[in-house]
Formats: sequence, structure tokens, C-alpha cells
Amino acid sequence: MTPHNNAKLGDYAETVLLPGDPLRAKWVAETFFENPRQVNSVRNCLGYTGTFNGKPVSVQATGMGQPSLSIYVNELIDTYGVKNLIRIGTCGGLNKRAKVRDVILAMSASNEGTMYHELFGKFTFAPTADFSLLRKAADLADQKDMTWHAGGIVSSDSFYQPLGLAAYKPLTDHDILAVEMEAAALYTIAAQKGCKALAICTISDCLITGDEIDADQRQTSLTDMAKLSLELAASL
Ligand SMILES: O=P(O)(O)O[C@H]1O[C@H](CO)[C@@H](O)[C@H]1O
Ligand SMILES: O=c1cc[nH]c(=O)[nH]1
Repeated sequence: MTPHNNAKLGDYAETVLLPGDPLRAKWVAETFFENPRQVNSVRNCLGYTGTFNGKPVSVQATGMGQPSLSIYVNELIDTYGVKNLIRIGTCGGLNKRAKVRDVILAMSASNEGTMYHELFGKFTFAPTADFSLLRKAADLADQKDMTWHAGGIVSSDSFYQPLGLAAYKPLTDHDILAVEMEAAALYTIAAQKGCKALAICTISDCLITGDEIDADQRQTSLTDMAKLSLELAASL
């Protein structure tokens, strides 16, 4: 037990999928897991464990933003012994070549957050995906004929940027593909603790064109991402 998790020791698999949204965690478990059981209910930040293709796997919601994700990820690793952490998120497209419904495999996550600024002294740390997870995810995405992009994203602390799209110009000038709110903290904590992490995000809206996934298409797009992530988890 932790302050944010009432699962017992042994309740989580070594590999955990991490959506921001608790209802996405419930949907993944109830739709795709064999024998799902709920393991966490604290704050309704739902966690489940089951199997996929016979392999144990868990899904735990993280809430929104790096401070929230860092609570769940620190506790999953330190208390429950989780080794592989795969974020399954949504993101906003910042680059013309990445369209809504495309999937981003985040090689790196630049960071607006202040959480880790002091940790690196005069240096800038580059939060990076685990290469073995990234390579397997890319191979699986190719096998599934998905439209995907590997590249840099940014983890912002603000969903509503006061300057709007203009706030991201220094990053888009350096080929950043998309914005979300958690991956940089995930990669930083995983690096600290010797775990493997990857953020897989579906583009739910494009900040350049204003395109967005409508309600019907959203489910299909997230289904593709969920299946990719589960097959990746089952392959570990
Ligand atoms: O869809 P999720 O995983 O929550 O991710 C994205 O959606 C939320 C903002 O709407 C932020 O958490 C952002 O990172
Ligand atoms: O953080 C996010 C997630 C989806 N879309 C956005 O614009 N931002």
C-alpha cells in the first residue's frame, strides 16, 4: 500500500501501461485483458492487472501532468517492483507531417517542467525512451501498417498555453512533433531507477490545422495504440 495505491504487493505485473485517463485504464483492462481484476481504486485513479496473450500485464492511470504521473510511477517502481513502463497517451500535433490519428513513438521528451531543473546542475538532461522498447514498438507498428512517427515531443505543464501555438515555436524549429504532459517525467524517473520506459501517443488534435479526432474515430485510433502497446508488453 502507498498513499495513492491500495494494491497489495504482487498485484502489478512487471510491465504496466500508463494512460492519463482512469477511464482509459478501465477500458483497456475490460476490452483487451484476459481475466482483468481491479487492483487500485484510490482517488479513482484506476489500476488493473490481467493477462494479454497469456502474459501478465497491468494498466494504471497516472492523472494529468508530470507531478501526478511521478507519484504513480515512483510508487509502481519502488513499492511494486515494476520494470517496464509504457505510456499510452494522447497528444497535440505540432508538425505538418504528423496528422491526427497518427501514432508518435517518443524518442525524447523535451520539458517545460520545473520538477527536475535543479537535479542536473549546469547540465540539461535529455529524457530518452528505452531503445529496445522503441525498436520493438516500431517493428510492431510496421507489421500492423500503422502510420507512425518516431521523434521528439515536448511535455508541457500547460494544456492551455497563454501564447498558444507561438509558445512552441522554438521547439517546432527543432523538429519537435507533438505536445503532451507526462513523458519527460516518465523517462527521467525510469532512467534514475534503471527501468525501461516508452511513451506511445496518438495525435488527438493538431494545433496547426485545428483538426481533431471526433468521438467515433477516437475509439478506433486508441484501439490501434492499445493493441500495439499490449503486443509490445506481451513480447517482453
Ligand atoms: O490522454 P492523456 O494520456 O491524459 O494525455 C494527454 O491528455 C491530457 C490533456 O488533455 C494530458 O494528460 C496529456 O498528456
Ligand atoms: O497535452 C495535450 C494532449 C492532447 N492535445 C494537446 O493539445 N495537448
